[in-house]
Amino acid sequence: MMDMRASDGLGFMKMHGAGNDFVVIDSRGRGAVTTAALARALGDRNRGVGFDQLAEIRDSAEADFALDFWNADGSRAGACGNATRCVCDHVMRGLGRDAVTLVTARGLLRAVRRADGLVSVNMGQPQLDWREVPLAQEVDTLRLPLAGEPVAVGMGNPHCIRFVPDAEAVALAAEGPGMEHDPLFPERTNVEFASQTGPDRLRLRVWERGAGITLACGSGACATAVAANLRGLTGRQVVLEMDGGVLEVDWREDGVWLTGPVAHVFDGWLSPAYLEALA
Ligand SMILES: N[C@H](CCC[C@H](N)C(=O)O)C(=O)O
Repeated sequence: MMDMRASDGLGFMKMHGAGNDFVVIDSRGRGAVTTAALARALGDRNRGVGFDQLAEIRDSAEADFALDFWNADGSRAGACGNATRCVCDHVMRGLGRDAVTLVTARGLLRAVRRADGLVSVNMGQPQLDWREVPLAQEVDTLRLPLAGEPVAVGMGNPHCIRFVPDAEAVALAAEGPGMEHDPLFPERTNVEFASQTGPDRLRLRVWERGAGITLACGSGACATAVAANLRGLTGRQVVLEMDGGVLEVDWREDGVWLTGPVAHVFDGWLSPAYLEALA
């Protein structure tokens, strides 16, 4: 860990967006501290804190802040829509503003607080070329040569979306791991099962790369809305009913906007003894 003495302990915030939960470490004003080993240790719901993703806030010269993401298994994620919305809410409160910019692996993103209190982030344009998802070989990303002919969409991270008659009936824990590790996805993939419940409404259940079953997934909601639109199932504004709440997606000219609730649950402090044992 850079620029940090374990003897000082380490503060963190616990947040969630529609039940997709996060540990957030604010490293503005000092060097980044997160390593794969720290993320894996803290991600353990019995021996650590527990989260779907860990997000670390850093200083940025180009935007209000920079944001990096780790999964509970210690792997990196290039995008995390719900953690982005939660952290933007926190930073907006600190700055006394209703809009912020941030830099992630995806580039420069913009977020706003809506009049109804929900937080929206522009997740950028979807990546529809097989090389960008990324896929291992040239195939039609709208009909992958896999069971159920799923759609592949990149949102700064890979997604594989399968439309099914009833997402409730899918055995996620049995189906998810095989798709996450399918050789068509050289960097593994997040897995979405979606079914239509209304004209622009989908029921969505998610198996996340590096985290397993989660109650919601923002980038997954974006990828699924894009896939549904491209398949002719919905318009460009879609409501997604996830296990932990409702997310809205609006695919506009300037990118895919994700909107939903945010919650800052508590602040905690990692003890020096815990950090020293990890070192
Ligand atoms: N929960 C996140 C997505 C995490 C994606 C991560 N599991 C990956 O490896 O790409 C979201 O709200 O977008």
